[in-house]
Amino acid sequence: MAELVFFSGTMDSGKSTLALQVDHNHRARGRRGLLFTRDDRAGADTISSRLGLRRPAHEVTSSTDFEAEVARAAAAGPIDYLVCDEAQFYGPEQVEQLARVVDEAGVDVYAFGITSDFRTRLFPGSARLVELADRVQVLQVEALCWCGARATHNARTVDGTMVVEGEQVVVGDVSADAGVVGYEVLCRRHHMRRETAAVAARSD
Ligand SMILES: Nc1ncnc2c1ncn2[C@@H]1O[C@H](COP(=O)(O)OP(=O)(O)O)[C@@H](O)[C@H]1O
Ligand SMILES: Cc1cn([C@H]2C[C@H](O)[C@@H](COP(=O)(O)O)O2)c(=O)[nH]c1=O
Repeated sequence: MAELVFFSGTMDSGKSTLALQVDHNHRARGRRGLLFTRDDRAGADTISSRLGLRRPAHEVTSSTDFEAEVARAAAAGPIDYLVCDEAQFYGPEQVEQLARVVDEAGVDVYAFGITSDFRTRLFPGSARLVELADRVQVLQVEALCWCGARATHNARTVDGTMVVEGEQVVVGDVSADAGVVGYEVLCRRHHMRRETAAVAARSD
C-alpha cells in the first residue's frame, strides 16, 4: 500500500539530506519519482542539503496541482513516488492533493518539513500533513540547542535579536553569516525565555 509519510524536524536536522537519500535509494532500485520543493535557500527548482548534495526539483507555487503533475508525468510511464521538500510551505489543499495521489494513484509520498514557525505556531501545510499522514517520522539526527539539549524549536533573529512577531515565511539560514534575518534552533526552555546563544554568551 502506498503511504504518505511526513518526515519532520527543526531546521538543520537533516531533512533535505534525507530527502535526497530517499530519492537516491528508490531510483537505485529502478523506481521512478518526482522531486518537488518550494523556496529552497539555494534558489528555485533545487533541493539542497547543507552536506553539499543538491538535485533539480519542480518548484511548487500556489497554483501547483500535485494530482495534475502526477497525471502529466505518468503519461511517459508510471510514477512510483514523490519526494516533497520544504513541505511546510505547501498549502493545506496541496497536502490534500498529495493524500489523494497516495490513495487514488498508489504513489508513495515522502514529505519533509519543519512543523512550527519561529513563533512556535504550526505552518498550515505541516498541520495538514500531521492530520493526514500515515506516519509522522521525527528525524533521528538531533539538532542541538546551545545548552546541549535537543533542539525542538526554531527561533528567528533580526540583526541578532530574537523576534516573535513578523511574516510567517522568510527564507533564511541558521549560519552565523545568514544576513539580517537568521534562524537558530533552541530547546523549548530557551525558546520561551528568548535566550539565544548570543544572549547566553552575554550573560556569562
Ligand atoms: N560540515 C558538516 N559536516 C558534517 N555534517 C554536517 C556539516 N554541515 C552540516 N552537517 C549536517 O547536516 C545537517 C543539516 O542537513 P540539511 O539536510 O541541510 O538540514 P535541513 O534540511 O533539516 O535543514 C546538520 O544537522 C548536520 O548534521
Ligand atoms: C522557522 C521558520 C523558517 N522559515 C524558513 C527558513 C528556511 O528557508 C526554511 C526552513 O529550511 P530548512 O531546510 O528546514 O533549514 O523555512 C520560515 O520561513 N519561517 C519560519 O518561521
